[in-house]
Amino acid sequence: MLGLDRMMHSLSIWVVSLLLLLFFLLLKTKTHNKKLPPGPPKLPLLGHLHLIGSLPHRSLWKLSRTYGPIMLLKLGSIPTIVISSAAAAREVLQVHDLACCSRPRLAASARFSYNFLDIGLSPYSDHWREVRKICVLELFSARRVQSFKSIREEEVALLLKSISQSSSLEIPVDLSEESYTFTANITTRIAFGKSFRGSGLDNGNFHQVIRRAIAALGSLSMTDFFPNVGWVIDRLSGVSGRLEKSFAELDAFLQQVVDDHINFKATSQNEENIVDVLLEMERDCSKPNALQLTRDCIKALIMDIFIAGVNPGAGTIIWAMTELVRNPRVMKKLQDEIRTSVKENQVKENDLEKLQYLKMVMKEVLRLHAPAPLLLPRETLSHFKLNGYDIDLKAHLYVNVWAIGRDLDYWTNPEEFLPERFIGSTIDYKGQNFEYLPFGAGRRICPGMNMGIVTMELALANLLLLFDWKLPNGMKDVDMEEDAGLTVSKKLPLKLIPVGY
Ligand code: HEM
Repeated sequence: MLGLDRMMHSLSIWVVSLLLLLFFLLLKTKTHNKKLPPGPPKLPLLGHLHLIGSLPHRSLWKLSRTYGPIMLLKLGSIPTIVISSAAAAREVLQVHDLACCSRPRLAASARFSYNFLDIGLSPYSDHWREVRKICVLELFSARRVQSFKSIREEEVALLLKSISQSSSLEIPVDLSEESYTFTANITTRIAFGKSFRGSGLDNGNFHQVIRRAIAALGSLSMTDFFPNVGWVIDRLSGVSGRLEKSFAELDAFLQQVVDDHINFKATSQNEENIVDVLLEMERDCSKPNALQLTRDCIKALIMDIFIAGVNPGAGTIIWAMTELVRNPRVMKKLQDEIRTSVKENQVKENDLEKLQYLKMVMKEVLRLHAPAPLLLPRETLSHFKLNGYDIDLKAHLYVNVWAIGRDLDYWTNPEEFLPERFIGSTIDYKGQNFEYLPFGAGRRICPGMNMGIVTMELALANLLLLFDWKLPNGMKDVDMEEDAGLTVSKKLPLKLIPVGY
């Protein structure tokens, strides 16, 4: 009896071992049968990290010319897919939108989003869907964008006044600073009902706080590439320290904004604003089906509005003026359009519809200088097939819209600044033309697109209505160097002399 028991026992051990062996063999065959996208040879441990330069969109573009529009890199231990063609972008942003619409849990994103309570940096979740819905309704809807019209027009008047002073003295204007102040003013008035100019926030600090935050969010963190050990390197190299410092200063600023609203200090200008709306929702959270908004969530949402709202708009106005001053023919043609269509001394929002060449200029600027050249990083939510390649769950994904905007299959002489290429073209910003994606596409498309476009068009039209622009004495050209971060902007300030028209 004992002998039979022993025999049965060893038989079951054999059967289990055999099954386990079969399972592992099957798994191995499955992994082996995977067809992965091509990529360059990699180094042990580092993978392809050493191939990413200080301007990643440019390094990745160069690599894609050898390895193709769907490329697999290993950044440290993280499989990373890079998309560099319109056709492949359509696949990931439209056909497989749901599988590609999450964000990776990066170290800097976690900190600045108060542990993923915001819209832009948070992974796909019920919370993300809810807060995006609220912001679309309260801030980004066509009705809301229209309701902020008077704020934008008032800020344009202030911008023109400031430039007129330099114009009468014939001294250069720092257009980078002016554009930044202009978009920051509009954003702060919309977000918390208080102008940034003259509010005590404009002591040079606010600009720097946002700049440092963008740099911290865009910096390469080893924690993200080597999840188990990278944090040690980040501590030793000072990356963690800079991140913490930058977050602490932004947090102190946001806390001040919220406190002022609670104490009714910030409503003096009597403007409806998003902070009041969010605080009201926080108070109402006992109502059935109400979203539980915490104080951290409110700060995370305002942080998004600043980081996503101020920089891309200001950066695009600066690139637009840079391209125009380097292309006097386009500048003159645009000025002629504006000056013959607008008879007042300020372009109003209702005038913009008439300015068709302005719209082409704006599109061309965003084709060549998309503020987020790789969109925001994405992470896959499931395995899927892309042009026959296996794309794994939890791969990081970048869409190089900067490279796509230069694809010779779609764009003739892509490096040339030629707004006329949009004559008779139906290409627009809305994420349906995959050769042109400055605002992204799919579920994660930029919700601030309408607000961004009207703000930039209004600023540009007004800068060109009242002034001619020339380079400061002794300067022959404007430099085009880029500064990398979460968004890419012009590295050196743009200084031009306004000459009254
Ligand atoms: C020139 C102007 C702007 C450009 C070019 C731009 C571009 C972008 C891009 C490329 C993305 C990432 C899309 C993706 O991952 O597919 C994005 C996301 C976002 N943008 Fe904008 N943006 C602009 C202005 C604004 C403004 C004015 C606001 C708000 C005030 C804003 C708020 C956001 C938010 C909240 C997200 C995150 C969306 C999400 O992850 O669900 N943007 N933007």
